Amino acid sequence: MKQQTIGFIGGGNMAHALIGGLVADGFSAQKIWVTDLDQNKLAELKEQFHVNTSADNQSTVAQCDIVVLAVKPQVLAGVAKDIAAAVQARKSLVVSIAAGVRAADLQRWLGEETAIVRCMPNTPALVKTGATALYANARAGKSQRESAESVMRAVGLTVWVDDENLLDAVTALSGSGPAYFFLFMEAMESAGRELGLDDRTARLLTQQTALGAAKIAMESAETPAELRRRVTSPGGTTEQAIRTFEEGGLRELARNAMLAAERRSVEMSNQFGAQ
Ligand SMILES: NC(=O)C1=CN([C@@H]2O[C@H](COP(=O)(O)OP(=O)(O)OC[C@H]3O[C@@H](n4cnc5c(N)ncnc54)[C@H](O)[C@@H]3O)[C@@H](O)[C@H]2O)C=CC1
Ligand SMILES: O=C(O)[C@@H]1CCC=N1
Repeated sequence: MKQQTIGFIGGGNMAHALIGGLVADGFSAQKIWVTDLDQNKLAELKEQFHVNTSADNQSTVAQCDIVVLAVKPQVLAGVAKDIAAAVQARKSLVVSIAAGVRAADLQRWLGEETAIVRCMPNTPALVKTGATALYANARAGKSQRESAESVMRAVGLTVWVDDENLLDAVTALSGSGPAYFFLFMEAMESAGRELGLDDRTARLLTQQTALGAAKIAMESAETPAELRRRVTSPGGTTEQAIRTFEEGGLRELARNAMLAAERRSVEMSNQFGAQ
């Protein structure tokens, strides 16, 4: 990928994950700029990744080919309106990673001509195992789409969606998804401790089991249901655990959780887009 200059507006959790993944992939830290209101966050990013930092959003936009909007959806309208003139002058490609803020609203705040790629990444980008869905507005040309995709592909898997509404589903699945697995890991670790394992052992075995299950699921042609059956010996231990999960309504719970996340994404679009 030709290394363009990338400016992150907002240097929080997700920017940290993306920057870490880009740098680990060999992207030059010299070509990365980050702005934040919080000086401590900037100092951390500078120390860890040796990126350029600034407290000034407009001047960062002025020198970057790609501007990644990585602030919370609640403050995005204000941030976008503030950098609109700089984006128009630089003709920057704007990549928004904000959950639940539609491209049309961004376009209205930034200028109707703005090329926008809306993405939904996730935090495993930090370890180059991210999953990102992308959607481009009509103003984003082929090379701009490719630029946005290259950034995200440097930190993991990318998929395009033609229907922007599908980003709400993606947010509920892979955007928020790492937290679902972490919650499950927390619960497994805690039960392991209750069963007598020390903290370190419970954590290590949980982590390695999660990694192993994910790897085998990725590398095998079998469905998760088939892989699960291979662990479940008739009359054995797994059978008891799975029965307990099924009786407790785990599938319905997972479904309801994702529907709630998707609903919130739509609600956020209506709430934060109306500014
Ligand atoms: N955390 C995650 O797993 C994911 C987050 N996202 C999206 O990424 C965006 C950022 O989320 P997080 O990194 O988790 O939030 P965060 O709160 O960790 O980071 C946002 C950063 O923006 C800074 N900020 C606030 N106002 C600013 C301004 N006017 N100028 C410059 N910086 C400003 C804050 O100080 C903060 O450091 C959100 O829109 C979220 O929807 C998307 C996918 C996954
Ligand atoms: O919780 C959120 O709103 C963001 C979007 C996906 C992950 N974190």
